[in-house]
Amino acid sequence: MTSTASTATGPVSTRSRWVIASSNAGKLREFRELLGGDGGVEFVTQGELGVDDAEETGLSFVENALLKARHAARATGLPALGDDSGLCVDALGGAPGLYSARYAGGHGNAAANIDKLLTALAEVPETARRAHFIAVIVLLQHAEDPQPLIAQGVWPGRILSTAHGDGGFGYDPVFRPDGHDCSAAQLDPLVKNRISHRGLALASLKRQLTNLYANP
Ligand SMILES: O=P(O)(O)OP(=O)(O)OP(=O)(O)OC[C@H]1O[C@@H](n2cnc3c(O)ncnc32)[C@H](O)[C@@H]1O
Ligand SMILES: [Mg+2]
Repeated sequence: MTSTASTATGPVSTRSRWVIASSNAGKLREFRELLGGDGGVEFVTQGELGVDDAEETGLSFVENALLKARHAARATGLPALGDDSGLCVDALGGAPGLYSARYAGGHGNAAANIDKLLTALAEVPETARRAHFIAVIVLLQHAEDPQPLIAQGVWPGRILSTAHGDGGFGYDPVFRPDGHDCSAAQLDPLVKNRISHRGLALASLKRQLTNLYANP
């Protein structure tokens, strides 16, 4: 992410500061780990710049990711990365989904959210506890950017019957990713970042940036 390219809205400089439009400490830690090696761009969080949270009024992950990024870009004048993500459980018709952060009422109370989820699934057998995490990450060069880069990642697995581990954040203690015999909260953070919805979405976003610069 160190060169320049042209878009319909003019030259895009990647030697700059970008704001990460999230207030979730767990997400921000993962963003920093995932973006750390990208020379030429300095990342700053919206909280560090005094930007409040956007209203998440969208009806889809992509709409909310755009709302977050646009809000931060408008408030700071910087390019902005927005992430909207969630846990979708098949047996619950996709809930908590878009409302994952506030499933138990308040915002971001992971223990209460997990309690509510385990209660909702109490009678559901192991074979029917399929779920996936989804993350949509968008990059806006500025608040009116008509060509956002949009990337999506999905991480399949199932919901455990009790919580395990203290790594990660959110629903990680009750999510067992396919191919692993432990919860997401028990994974090495490097492994989570390589295979998770957020890791996959950011990898896809980076590929889009690379292609943009290769084919201006
Ligand atoms: O809106 P921002 O400020 O980014 O922070 P948030 O926590 O409200 O973020 P979302 O609106 O995208 O809600 C996503 C919720 O989904 C859950 N979630 C998303 N990614 C997760 C992950 O990698 N591990 C565990 N839970 C995750 C977690 O409960 C998040 O609060
Ligand atoms: Mg949120």
